[in-house]
Amino acid sequence: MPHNSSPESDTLHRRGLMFILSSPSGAGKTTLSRMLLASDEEISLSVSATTRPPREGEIDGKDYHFVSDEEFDRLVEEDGFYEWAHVFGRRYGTPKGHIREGLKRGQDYLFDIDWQGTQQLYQKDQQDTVSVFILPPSLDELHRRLTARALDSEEVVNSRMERARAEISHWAEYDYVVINDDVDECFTKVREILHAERMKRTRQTGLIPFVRELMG
Ligand SMILES: Nc1nc2c(ncn2[C@@H]2O[C@H](COP(=O)(O)OP(=O)(O)O)[C@@H](O)[C@H]2O)c(=O)[nH]1
Ligand SMILES: Nc1ncnc2c1ncn2[C@@H]1O[C@H](COP(=O)(O)OP(=O)(O)O)[C@@H](O)[C@H]1O
Repeated sequence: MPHNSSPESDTLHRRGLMFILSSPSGAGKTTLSRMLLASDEEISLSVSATTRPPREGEIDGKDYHFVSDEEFDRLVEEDGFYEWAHVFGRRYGTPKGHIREGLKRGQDYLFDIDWQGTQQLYQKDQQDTVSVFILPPSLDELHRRLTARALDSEEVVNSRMERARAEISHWAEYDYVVINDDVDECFTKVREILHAERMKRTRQTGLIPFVRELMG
């Protein structure tokens, strides 16, 4: 919800932020994203478009916009993406939508995107992005989780494990890194990062009139 801009209110107007969660497949991005979206009304999910087929339980328009290659090509040609990338042999992209207008209103957006998308968003809007990399406690645990999730074939699980090291190699490009061992502890840390970033002076645009009034 946009913030009340009156200085008397306890929530001054602020600029929204693009909160990015990346990790190797299986490390817990989706789980943490869902926990964040369920507990925080100021952030909404940036729903990506993808050419990969939906997994069991995934809802078109909620988890992803599941599109054909032709539709994805059209969006690229129309410059309809904020960013897009080839990931695991499929394509994924962030539709531009109304993100820029939302940021001005103080709306936060959650991005579950890979290192390629993160680089693109950072190059375009560095001041509005906050990036968090989630690491698994071990590769054995990562494999266990991918297998236990039981949403991908063994072939897909193996291909994602092969890519895990390549994904993890981008960890130092992120603002924050959190190891997802206990999911609740990890979630607490991710939420603390989000709360702190909301308090950054440069985002609290309502401070200027507030301090001016304070100073009299
Ligand atoms: N660049 C980019 N990557 C995305 C986007 N949406 C999802 N991804 C990434 O694509 C990869 C595969 O996502 P997915 O197929 O849902 O598998 P998961 O990682 O096991 O949840 C993950 O690294 C996601 O972060 C997007 O819009 N842009
Ligand atoms: N800290 C954790 N401990 C054990 N299992 C976890 C933890 N975090 C996530 N999981 C489980 O691991 C699997 C992969 O998590 P998911 O959120 O789908 O990962 P990603 O979106 O990064 O691919 C899911 O079955 C999820 O319930």
